[in-house]
Amino acid sequence: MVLSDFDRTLSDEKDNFIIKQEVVEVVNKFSAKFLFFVVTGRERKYMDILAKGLFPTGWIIENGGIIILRDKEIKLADEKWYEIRKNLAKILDKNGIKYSLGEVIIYVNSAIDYKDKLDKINEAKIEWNRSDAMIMPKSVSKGEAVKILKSILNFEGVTIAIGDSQNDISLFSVADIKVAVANALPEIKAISDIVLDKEDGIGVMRFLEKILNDGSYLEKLIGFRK
Ligand SMILES: O=C(O)COP(=O)(O)O
Ligand SMILES: [Mg+2]
Repeated sequence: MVLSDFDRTLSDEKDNFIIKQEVVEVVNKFSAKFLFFVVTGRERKYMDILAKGLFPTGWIIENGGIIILRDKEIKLADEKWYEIRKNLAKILDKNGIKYSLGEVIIYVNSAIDYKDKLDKINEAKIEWNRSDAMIMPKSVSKGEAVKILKSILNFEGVTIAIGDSQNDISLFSVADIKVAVANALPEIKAISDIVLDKEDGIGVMRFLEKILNDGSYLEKLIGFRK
């Protein structure tokens, strides 16, 4: 099973995060043979714009808030969370902090400017993605959603995670093989088993092609499992 982040992993900031068609083709080809999940902080509405034509096995969006499979969707938030979220939104308003509400989580772009205020929030978890932040239920993360996904699928095979930033650390924590794209943050490269030599989607595309075309490479990867 491959679990891949989206922004700055499958998609390139220089392309305004719209995934390259050549990357779409390889991911779709890979997904026809192996389990491939996109695991992103993004909301659903962005995926329709940024990932046109991409058909992975499934999605984990809103940083682990929602799991989307062909035959079911799971939202990992309860009424208590939405109460908390309402109060948090009032605090953000009072502090003049701009945010947007997802279906589960709160997004704060350029959150780094308000770090001191956000750090005071203790009814929720603040997950950073470079200078942006996501305010989420404490029990929600990319890694937690993957654990639920694996139990739904009864999956016990090798898990490969590919990412670039802080909000991928929990994803890496549930993977056997941790892969950083060439443009990943240094702290992500430092906890990776493999650092790709190409950036963003091209890096992931080459890695997936290697698995598809070279059985011995796949054997070597499977041997990676602790
Ligand atoms: O921060 C976001 O909204 C998207 O980020 P990700 O795909 O890198 O998780
Ligand atoms: Mg990313």
